[in-house]
Amino acid sequence: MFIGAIADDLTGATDLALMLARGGLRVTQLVGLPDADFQAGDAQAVVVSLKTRTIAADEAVAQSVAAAKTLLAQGAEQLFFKYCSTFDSTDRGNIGPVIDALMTLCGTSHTIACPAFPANGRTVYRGHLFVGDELLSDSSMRDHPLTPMRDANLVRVLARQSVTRVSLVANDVLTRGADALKARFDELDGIAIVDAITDEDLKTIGEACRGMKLITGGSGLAIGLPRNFVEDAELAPLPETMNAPPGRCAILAGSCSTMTRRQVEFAEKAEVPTLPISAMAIASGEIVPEHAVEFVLAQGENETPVVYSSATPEAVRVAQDALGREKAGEIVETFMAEVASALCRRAVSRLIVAGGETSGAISAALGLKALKIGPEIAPGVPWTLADGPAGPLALALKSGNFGNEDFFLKAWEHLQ
Ligand SMILES: Nc1ncnc2c1ncn2[C@@H]1O[C@H](COP(=O)(O)OP(=O)(O)OP(=O)(O)O)[C@@H](O)[C@H]1O
Ligand SMILES: O=C(O)[C@@H](O)C(=O)CO
Repeated sequence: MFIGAIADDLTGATDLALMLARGGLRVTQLVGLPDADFQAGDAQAVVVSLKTRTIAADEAVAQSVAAAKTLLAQGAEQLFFKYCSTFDSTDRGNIGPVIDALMTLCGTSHTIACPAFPANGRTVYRGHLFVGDELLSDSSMRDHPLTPMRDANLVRVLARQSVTRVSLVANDVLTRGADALKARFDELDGIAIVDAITDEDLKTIGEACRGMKLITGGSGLAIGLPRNFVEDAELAPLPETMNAPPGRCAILAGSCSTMTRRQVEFAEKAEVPTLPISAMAIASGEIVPEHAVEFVLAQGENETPVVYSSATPEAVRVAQDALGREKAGEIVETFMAEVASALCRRAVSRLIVAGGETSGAISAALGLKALKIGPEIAPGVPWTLADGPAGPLALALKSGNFGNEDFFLKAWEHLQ
């Protein structure tokens, strides 16, 4: 195994697995911690999908270290800790504490942190993270329900979470090429936030990471890695379509991110059947999972109904003020998980889920163990195949802000 990766959420793991597969590596994506008897077999990269982004830091550390130990025991040459391209975290973690612990595990004095993903508009310049044309702190991420990001200076953000020294390797070093960058990495002490604006930058960084035991970042960081292990590896287009199990389609959106909200609106305008739910309606018992299941199953067999809790920051705030931030998130996740579980045990075999936490809750309820990466629907979002509770399941796990407006309409075109 060349690369052993640990991702802090499921959509992020799928995003990384897609990038590594596009780079020509044989990738296995696991859901949850590997079983004790896990064997990597002929996989060149293994991505362990955890749900550790917003749990208590010590638990996130424990799970990440356990995953890392298994990956190292299976021969991983390089460890990759994958977090969100918008650096989703709080001052308590969990990016800093997990990096600290993985550095200790690897016995290394330095690593890098680079969330850049230019294809999705995430760039890092002078240590500041941009989302499109906006600083992270001016973007819609400032109102994320669980990890509001109000500081774009990643050196400052990570320094608040980590006990390790955090510094910056800025763009000017990058422009001197991979050898100069590698020389800088070799003399690093602690964690370096690394600037990256283009895919070319990420390729240079990837090359400079050759031999580094631990690297951390977004999926963009994987663009340049396969060539360190397989000389002629190139970004390769994946097959355009996938054979999917016959059955009904459904979309469950638990993301409140701007793009998911636009995708829901777009689907509504296109007269796709939609069912809005809210944390307050779930909490009061006004709506129960069976209502949503019945709604989906009552639609025509060729429909792609959407059940969504996606809501404006104001509506989310009302729910959080009434229920508490964690509780509000948890009851929506549990609701979506129960709906998915019932649907996949009945007629649904093609499912799109929007939101990483939501995807994590759903995959746990479905008892998924592994995902096979299929065609790319949008940057960072592939179709995948899984063994569902009632047979094979085609699953697209979409990060909240990924995909175009028409994602919920067009994604199906990749299935046969
Ligand atoms: N209407 C709502 N009110 C309060 N909380 C909600 C509501 N809808 C969803 N949530 C919660 O908000 C969180 C959204 O996180 P999730 O990771 O699923 O989406 P995301 O952050 O947009 O996606 P990603 O992490 O892939 O970018 C979940 O915990 C979800 O349960
Ligand atoms: O990096 C990203 O933006 C995504 O893969 C993700 O982690 C969203 O949860």
